[in-house]
Amino acid sequence: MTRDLTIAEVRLTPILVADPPLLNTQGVHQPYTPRLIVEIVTADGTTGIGETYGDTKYLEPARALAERLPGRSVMDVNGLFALDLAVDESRVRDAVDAGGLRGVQSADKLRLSVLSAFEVACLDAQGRALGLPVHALLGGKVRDSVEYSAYLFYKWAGHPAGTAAGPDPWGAALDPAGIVAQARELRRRHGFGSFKLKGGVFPPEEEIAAVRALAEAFPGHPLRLDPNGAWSVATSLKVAAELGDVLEYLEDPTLGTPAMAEVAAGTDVPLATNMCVTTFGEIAEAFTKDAVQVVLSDHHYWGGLRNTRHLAAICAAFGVGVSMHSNTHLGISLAAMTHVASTVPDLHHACDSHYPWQSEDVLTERLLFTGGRVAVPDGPGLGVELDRDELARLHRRWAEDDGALRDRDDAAAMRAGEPGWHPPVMPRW
Ligand SMILES: O=C([O-])C(=O)C[C@H](O)[C@@H](O)C(=O)[O-]
Ligand SMILES: [Mg+2]
Repeated sequence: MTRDLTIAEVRLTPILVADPPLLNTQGVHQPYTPRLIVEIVTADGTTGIGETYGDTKYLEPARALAERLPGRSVMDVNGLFALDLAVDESRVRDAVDAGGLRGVQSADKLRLSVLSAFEVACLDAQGRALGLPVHALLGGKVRDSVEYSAYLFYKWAGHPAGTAAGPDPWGAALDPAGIVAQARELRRRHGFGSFKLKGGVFPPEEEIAAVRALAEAFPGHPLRLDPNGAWSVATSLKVAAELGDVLEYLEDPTLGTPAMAEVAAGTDVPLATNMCVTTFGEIAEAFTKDAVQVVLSDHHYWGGLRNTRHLAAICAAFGVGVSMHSNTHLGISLAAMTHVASTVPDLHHACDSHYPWQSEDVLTERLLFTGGRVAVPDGPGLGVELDRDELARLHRRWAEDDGALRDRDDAAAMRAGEPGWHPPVMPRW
């Protein structure tokens, strides 16, 4: 049977997803975070799905793009990226991203962050039409499961204003004992074997003590600390010296490639980043200065699964390692992350994922971590199914919001608990 893979319809559904009060150097996660679900439907009734950031600045270009797709082939992904997609430059000029933690803001990055969800939806639709998993469309998996690390956060017991669902079951984690207890619980539930602590929240001595406590509790397990650029070069070098014996890598200890290069020159601890190398244009300086030894890919802002593979190939050529960054995301993105990660030969670090923190999802069946790994789906497309009732429920929450939560703002969420809070001037310590 010849299939008609002409795009007939594109559906965009912004949603608000419950998020626990996880702390970072900019503030705290809002009770609900915006995501955008993209569905691309072909003339023969095949539907592909994708997911990206749902803040207003992404919704606007996503809507413009959606209008231009009917009549194009879902197979024409190169053509999708060649479309001249206008974005509102003022949305990114001098702006920090949601949470302030994903590096430079540019019109091109905004564009890629939108296109990525459409690319994933096209690949999902292609896979469904051809009866092939997405990893096969990317050249084939080189592993059957992908390892993820436990993403540890300092956190409050509940959101200051509470939520309809009440406090989450995780409780507070504000000191080394709380972080170790959280790590034990994540390991008990999901079997994670490596641990990343989101730092930059408390003075470095407290975070050093937390990592030391983790090293004692989980001897020999890979550990990472990520203060999102909150430290000076001197502080970064001090932390690296104190934790060098237990860290797999230190992630974005300080801001900017020149400062990262200074730190890298003064320590043997590998430096990882999802802040100073977040676009292809930033690679040359960082790699030639040997500023980073591991790049955290993220298909959302690098522009999709194929670009993630390009990034991995460049890293391999320069002998730079690859890991994977995550922001609050749902199962569609976890499936996409797992497919692409399964095809990257030189992936030697467990990937990050916020998924264990998400109690809600838009899939009919949640993806599972077993022994800290997600099995690579082998069904057609992404191998996951949309739960339309849940999608509608989370969309209703978005529609009923007065606008306060539609654009993620960790500093504003922090002010609910600490009035007068402003994102700190960097370096904070
Ligand atoms: O590795 C990272 O830098 C992140 O995951 C950034 C995120 O925004 C994280 O800090 C968060 O969710 O608060
Ligand atoms: Mg990071």
